[in-house]
Amino acid sequence: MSKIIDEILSSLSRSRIFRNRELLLPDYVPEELPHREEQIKRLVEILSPLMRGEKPNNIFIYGLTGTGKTAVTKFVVKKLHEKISNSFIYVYINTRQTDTPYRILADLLENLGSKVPFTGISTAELYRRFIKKVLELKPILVIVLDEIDALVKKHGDDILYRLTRANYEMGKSKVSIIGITNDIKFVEFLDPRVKSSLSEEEIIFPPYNAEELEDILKRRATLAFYDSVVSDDVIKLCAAIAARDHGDARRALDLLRVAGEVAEREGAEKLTIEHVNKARVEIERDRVYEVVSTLPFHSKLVLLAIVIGVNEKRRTLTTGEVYDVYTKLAKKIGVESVTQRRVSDIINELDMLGIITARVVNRGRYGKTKEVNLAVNEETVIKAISEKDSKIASLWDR
Ligand SMILES: Nc1ncnc2c1ncn2[C@@H]1O[C@H](COP(=O)(O)OP(=O)(O)OP(=O)(O)O)[C@@H](O)[C@H]1O
Repeated sequence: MSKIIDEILSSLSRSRIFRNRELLLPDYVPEELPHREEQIKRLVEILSPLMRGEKPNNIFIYGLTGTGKTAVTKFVVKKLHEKISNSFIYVYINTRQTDTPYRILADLLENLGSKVPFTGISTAELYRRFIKKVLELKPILVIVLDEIDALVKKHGDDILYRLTRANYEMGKSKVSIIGITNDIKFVEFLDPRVKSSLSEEEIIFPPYNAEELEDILKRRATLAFYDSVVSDDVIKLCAAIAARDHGDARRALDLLRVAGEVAEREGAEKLTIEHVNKARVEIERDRVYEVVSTLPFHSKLVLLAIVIGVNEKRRTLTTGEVYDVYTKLAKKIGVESVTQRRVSDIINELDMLGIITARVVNRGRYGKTKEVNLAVNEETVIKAISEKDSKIASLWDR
């Protein structure tokens, strides 16, 4: 009897949709990267001096989000290492996660086999140890610094300066750096010496178009889903949505994965267009929640003022009206308001995040103002604003 129960339970828990859902997760590096042949070729060519035990030029890789920069770099470096593991060591660091110069140097040292205490040593001392350790090494060290803009925005470019100078200090060419970013503007903030050193070689990753995304999705879907679960129409829709959203393969894969999850929850046997549309709403809701819940306190309060104001007046608000509601709310919970100028800046920031729309309108002799309105689902906003902050939550009594 218990065998029957086991069989029923196991058949219920077995997915009818996913053969292997993990293959659609963002961290998975696929064995095939269609439509990135040119970038793969360039990267291999630039890194080819490693075959002779020589240091390749530094490389700067940029392109919009989801264009395959990380996947291609990891893929190429790993494949080369499998072939010529004696001639180089590589360390991959995502500087959004490992986000201080101290942690980066500690990570490098640990990867080279040195133990580093969590604190207690100065960054300068760590750097000295790093140089010493690299000099002892036989092979070349290739350092991949992903999302390099995050580091520079937080801590400036001192650590990049040091790392790009390391070869001069050692009197030997032993360190190569591959920097990756999706923020082209950040390059302007780099010290010119760092910039020119880092971009000895540059590779640009263009966005994918809809057909390319379709191809990418098809190949990933064949591995991740059971046969005949995903139709061409579903793939086409996911690709078209992501292509409109600046050709982001991550977004396309997310849509397909979440659509699969929705289908599974509903007990369906196949993915439909409706599952994709539901996935889209779910992803957008999660994005809004994530963005709003991590806003600073006064930005949340301004956003709540917009929600309340629009609800009361049943129309868009001017910047002045937003400020009035905001100051009333601040007073109610006994916090000091920020200036009208700052509220104006916050309105612009919320607009850039896509949470509100703020359209400039000319009111003749009254000058210019903005028409402010909420651009996303109100319920999600309220939930995200109030869930972690009881002070703000008390202002929303419905
Ligand atoms: N040509 C491709 N074939 C298959 N999958 C791809 C391809 N390009 C990107 N992907 C997948 O899309 C997702 C995003 O790619 P990746 O992380 O490399 O983008 P990125 O350019 O580094 O983005 P970001 O700047 O946001 O870090 C990953 O899951 C990756 O495996």
